[in-house]
Amino acid sequence: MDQIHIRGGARLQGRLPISGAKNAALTLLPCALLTDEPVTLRNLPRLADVDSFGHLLNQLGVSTMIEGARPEDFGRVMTLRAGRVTSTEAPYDIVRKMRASILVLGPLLARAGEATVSLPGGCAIGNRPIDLHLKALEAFGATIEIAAGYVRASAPDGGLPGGTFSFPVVSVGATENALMAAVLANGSCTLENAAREPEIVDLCKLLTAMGAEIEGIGGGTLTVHGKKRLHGATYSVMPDRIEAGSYACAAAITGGSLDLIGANPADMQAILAALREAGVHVEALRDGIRIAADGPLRPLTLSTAPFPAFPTDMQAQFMAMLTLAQGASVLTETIFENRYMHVPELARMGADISVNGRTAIVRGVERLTGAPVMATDLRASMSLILAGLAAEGETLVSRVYHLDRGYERLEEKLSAVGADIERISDG
Ligand SMILES: CC(=O)N[C@H]1[C@@H](OP(=O)(O)OP(=O)(O)OC[C@H]2O[C@@H](n3ccc(=O)[nH]c3=O)[C@H](O)[C@@H]2O)O[C@H](CO)[C@@H](O)[C@@H]1O
Ligand SMILES: C=C(OP(=O)(O)O)C(=O)O
Repeated sequence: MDQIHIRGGARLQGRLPISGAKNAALTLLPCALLTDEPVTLRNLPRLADVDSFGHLLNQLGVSTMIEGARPEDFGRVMTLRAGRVTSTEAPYDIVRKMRASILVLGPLLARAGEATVSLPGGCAIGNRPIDLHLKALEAFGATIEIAAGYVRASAPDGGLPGGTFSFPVVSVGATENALMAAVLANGSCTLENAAREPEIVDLCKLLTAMGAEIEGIGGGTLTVHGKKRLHGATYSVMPDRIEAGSYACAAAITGGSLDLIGANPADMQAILAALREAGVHVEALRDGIRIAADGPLRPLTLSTAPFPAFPTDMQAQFMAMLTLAQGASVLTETIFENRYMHVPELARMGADISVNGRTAIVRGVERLTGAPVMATDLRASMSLILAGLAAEGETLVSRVYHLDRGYERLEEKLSAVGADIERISDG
């Protein structure tokens, strides 16, 4: 398995391109199932998860074609076409590797009238049930059965009648699945307390470009007036706000200055506010965001919550940054019960962190020291990369396949702005 080797201490400086958003890509790709016409996605990040999603769609009968991508370019253009859906089953082998596979449930149900998807089970960051996905689809008129580790959803002949569902807890994935099921319903579907993440807005924009009728985009109540059919569209994936936030932390923790090219400040207000509060200079540029740090970092009190609040997907990276702040920070994780797996690894690099339930106290230390470390999930891995960039000496991060799920050519982007970082491939 590949490893990443970092020699810490370099101040990062320069322009760093931000890729298309993983979490938007993973909900835009299954939209191809909703029409027999081609859907072209631009600015699609080159990530393991995007490749896996492409393979899953291929198994369902969707053709995928990648156009004119030069190896040196970030991002690519993919045209997907589901002339005919040839299978309605997402098997365990794929779903267990990539939880977002569950996002074929809504569009398969809408287009083919049925879907069978393996239950994803838990993962390193928590339990992650899918009960709300199923309840929302039931509220729109689907029948749900669970047997032998699979969920089978079916629609009455002629399609889903429609209905209203009010989420007791905000769920990004369940909002996405419900939206993709609703666009081909017979009647109208309303979602209350829907997720408002920018990736949901991106999904609504693609669906609208395909002919869907959605009211309330960007708000907590979404009403979809179902259409008989959708058509093809060409759409550009939004910039990755979590990748941009991660590199902002890289600038901050190394006392450097990075221009994050393509990042959209409007999607990142809670992240940027937290950086400013930590004493980091944040400036909107014509083509991105400048992040510059020259003084000491100030400690923060942060709590994760659904958008527009501070995202759980940035908690681990901020924690790494705050290990070097002047004072004690208090971080509270309210979304996933087990999202502190990076704490013991950061501690091995000299961080002073204590966790009590959902709250972590991070007492700033003078310095971190490099060490061999290993992570269990995507953002935890990034927190170790950040710590390694600032640490004295050498850090070796293993289980790089987690990073490859969500950071497009991380070592290339970081070495281009001055980091001493390389991937050690095992063949
Ligand atoms: C591919 C993708 O976009 N992943 C993101 C998505 O994950 P994902 O869509 O899985 O996360 P959710 O927003 O659904 O989860 C939020 C909370 O709701 C709970 N819940 C969710 C669904 C359900 O049926 N029942 C239930 O109880 C979850 O356990 C969690 O506590 O949003 C998360 C929260 O912003 C991010 O961390 C992930 O990066
Ligand atoms: C948790 C994440 O992704 P996923 O939902 O795909 O596991 C993430 O992007 O941080």
